[in-house]
Amino acid sequence: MEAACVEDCCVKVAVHIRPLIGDEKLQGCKDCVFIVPGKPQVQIGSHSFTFDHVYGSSGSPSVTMFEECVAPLVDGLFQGYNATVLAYGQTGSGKTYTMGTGFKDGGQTGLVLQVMNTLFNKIETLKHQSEFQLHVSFIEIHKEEVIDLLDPDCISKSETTNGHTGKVASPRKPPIQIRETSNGVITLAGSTERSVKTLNEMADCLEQGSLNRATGSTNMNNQSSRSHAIFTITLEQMRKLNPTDSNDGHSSECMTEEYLCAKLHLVDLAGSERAKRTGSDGLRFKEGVHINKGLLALGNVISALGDEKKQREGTHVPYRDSKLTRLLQDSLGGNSRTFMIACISPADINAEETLNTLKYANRARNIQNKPVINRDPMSNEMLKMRQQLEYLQAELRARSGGGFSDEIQVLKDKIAWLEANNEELSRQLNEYRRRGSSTEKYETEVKSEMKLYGGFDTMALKQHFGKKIIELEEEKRAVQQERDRLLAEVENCAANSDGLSRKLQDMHSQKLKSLEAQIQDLKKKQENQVQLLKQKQESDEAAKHLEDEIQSIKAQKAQLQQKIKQEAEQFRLWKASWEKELVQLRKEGRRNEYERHKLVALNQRQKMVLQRKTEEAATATKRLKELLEARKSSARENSATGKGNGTNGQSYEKSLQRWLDHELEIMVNVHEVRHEYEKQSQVRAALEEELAVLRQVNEFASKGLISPKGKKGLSRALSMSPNARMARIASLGNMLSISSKSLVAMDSQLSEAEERDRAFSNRGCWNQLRSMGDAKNLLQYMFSSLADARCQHWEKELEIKEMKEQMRELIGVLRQSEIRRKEVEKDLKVREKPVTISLASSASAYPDKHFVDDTSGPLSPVPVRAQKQLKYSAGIASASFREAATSIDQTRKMEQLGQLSMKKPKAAGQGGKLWRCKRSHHQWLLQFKWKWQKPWRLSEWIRHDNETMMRARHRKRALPSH
Ligand SMILES: Nc1ncnc2c1ncn2[C@@H]1O[C@H](COP(=O)(O)OP(=O)(O)OP(=O)(O)O)[C@@H](O)[C@H]1O
Repeated sequence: MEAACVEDCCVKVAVHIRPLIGDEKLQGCKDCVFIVPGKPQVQIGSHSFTFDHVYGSSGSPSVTMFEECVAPLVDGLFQGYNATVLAYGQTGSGKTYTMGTGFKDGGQTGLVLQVMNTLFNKIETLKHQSEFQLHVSFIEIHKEEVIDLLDPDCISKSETTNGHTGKVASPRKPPIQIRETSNGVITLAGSTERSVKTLNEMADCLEQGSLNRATGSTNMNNQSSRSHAIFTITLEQMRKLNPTDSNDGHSSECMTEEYLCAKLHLVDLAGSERAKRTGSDGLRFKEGVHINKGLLALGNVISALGDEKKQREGTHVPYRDSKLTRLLQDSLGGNSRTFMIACISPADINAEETLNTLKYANRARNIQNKPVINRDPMSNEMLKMRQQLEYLQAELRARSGGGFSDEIQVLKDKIAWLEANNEELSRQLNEYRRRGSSTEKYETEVKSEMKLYGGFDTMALKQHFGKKIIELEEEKRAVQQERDRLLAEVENCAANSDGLSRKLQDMHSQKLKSLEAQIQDLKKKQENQVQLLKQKQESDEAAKHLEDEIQSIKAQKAQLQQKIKQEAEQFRLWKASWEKELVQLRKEGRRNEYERHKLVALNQRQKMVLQRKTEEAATATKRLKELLEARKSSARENSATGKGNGTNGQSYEKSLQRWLDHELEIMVNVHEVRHEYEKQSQVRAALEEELAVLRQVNEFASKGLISPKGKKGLSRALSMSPNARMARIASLGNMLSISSKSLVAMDSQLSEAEERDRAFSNRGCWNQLRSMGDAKNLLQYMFSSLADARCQHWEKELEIKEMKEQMRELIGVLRQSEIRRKEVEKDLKVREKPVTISLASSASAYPDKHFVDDTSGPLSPVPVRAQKQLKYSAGIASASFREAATSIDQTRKMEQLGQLSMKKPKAAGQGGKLWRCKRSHHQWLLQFKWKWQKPWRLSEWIRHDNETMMRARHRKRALPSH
């Protein structure tokens, strides 16, 4: 079979987004893939991709996928074009469902079954003008082995320890081999090719093969296909031609039949994900390696085929030895029309893999295929020869006005004789084909196949046929010689008659050529000018843009700081009032109310913390995006400065330094975003875990069952009322959605940064250094930057050391004050009665506002406590609230005692001790604050502490002296 007609076309890609499925819904996953309305465009995070079609979700309905993508390929089969439909995507993304190669849930609506229906309908309508023969093969590539799914002897299933269904090849049959024929066609030698006549027979083959496929379970799909499956339909047709009708519009007076053969490969690839995600065990890991090797190869094929330069250099075929690669390559970059269906899951937990799939799929669109019509080589050769002769005849007629009619007549006779001969040969060949087995389609294959399976009695036929081919070749050569002779005559004739005019023509064309060269030269110069102007304009714009961005970042920063302040204040006020209420409620013994409040408080607090964290992450992500954008424009600017002005060395040096600073900043920022990402992932995991427990408890409760013991957080969930549980579930759902959005945004930005980094290091990051001098200057700059950074680091370490020492001192003070406090408490107990009476009178005489001064300042236990609460921990409120409430009670008690000492020192009778108590309480607060505040705020509260001490001294002085 040979290429008779070639056309260029790219691999087409359709994205299929399946809906969220059971497990994903249970885990509270959210959609992270969005479709631009009315366009085949997909958005994920900050990335956006355009494909040929997008199905599912809010794209086109999946039912139209067959009509739009696959039906044209089936039509092409009848014209002799090979075709491939590939399903690509991570495990569980719906490849098997879409193709229908699993022949289970999606089997009835899968693409393969629709292909079969269309094929048989079309054959029915064309059977009066063509004879058809159909064959199918179904193979699986699993762990470096090609398995024939249609050979019942070949497959015997064995169950491995982890529930994986394995297979062993029968020892009776030689293994299937992927071979390349002399004309570069990849074939599968030894695979069963089953002849089918009806739709049911073909569907049986699909079902039998599907049942034999290897499946195993992964974290993401409990019936995961762990292999590549290729279902191939071969369509052979013997087309009856009308005398003037041929596929290419050329007359074919002598040929009455045309033989065409085309193949349709329907490929269900194994999951494209990294082994880590699938949670594969040892065996699965090996599988993963294999699958990933295949897909890596596929990825490389895609990327290399997309790279024009590599194509030109001829280095675009990686892993040359890999059979699998060759097979995939043949499907992807070969001579077939190819449609790739990239299956993706919309769930946010799969965002990373989905992004990878979309990137691959996007690159696949650059692959250029050259589909060919697969026509009988002899028909093809005849057609070519006829075309040449017709052309020559027309040429001769035009040049000589019919002067060579005798010779033409002779030639015509010869052609007629040749064609008659050819027709006879074609007839013999077709007869031979009809009689021969279906495995003898390609001559080259039949030679190799015969060796493999022993001699056939068709050898004699072959020899006879070979002889005929040689005869035909000789005839062909004779016709070619005739053609060359005619061409020479045509040229001779033209040279004699047009000698003079040819000379003039030559002169004219030479002049024209030189003028054209001048014009080209001028055009080039003009283009250079325009280019320079454009570069200048671009760098001006980039600088202005950067300036604007800096201003807007500054404004945003100020706004953010303001917002954080406001929120902290709101939170402080709310917490103070809430704790007051809480204490009240507890006193009244309203436990339920207390629990409810506790829960509401927990929800609100966690949400606030999450929002703040998300805002921080968003700011870091935004900054990273801006830096990456800025990198692009500064790279342009640098190259413009580097090329444009060789004398302005200083500005070039400055721009190199800016570039270095910028790169360092990007690195730090990427680190920050990655850190935020890790934190956010932990938060998300904790939320998911709690949500799952609450849901489980709810489910069991609704069925009146007792929840199984042993899960973390179960007892807390059980102690909650149904309403409280529902409220908590809703709140967790809300928080999960916030967390997901933030994760997707960060993920997308990080992947962008990694990609750019890769591209950047591939181009060679130091390429912009023009000379050794530049390099030395930049090294000098780096050295001084590093020295600065180290000095700062040393200073910071010193500061930390000092602070640690201060902290140790404070701890000592606290211990002493604790001892003193205990002493005072002992004393107080002894005098409890008179003190209580005095307290009552003191409280009525001096209402709350007197001690608000001391408790509402930054040293107050309320905001101090809040610092600890801000640290996120998923789960139902713990003892911290009780602790906080107790500490408030205790603090107030002490404050009141303090006031008592100030206002009624005599009544207490222990002025000195009470004052000490007040002071030790103050130190306790100090320690409390120290424990929960960030260490770098130490100086701030030491200052505050001094002010408080001053105020206290003031008060002390104001006290009446007794
Ligand atoms: N369009 C869809 N509508 C509803 N459910 C779907 C759809 N696509 C896939 N599913 C479901 O998703 C699950 C995974 O699908 P499938 O087995 O086809 O994935 P896969 O990509 O072939 O996975 P693997 O690579 O692991 O074999 C199945 O339970 C399937 O029923």
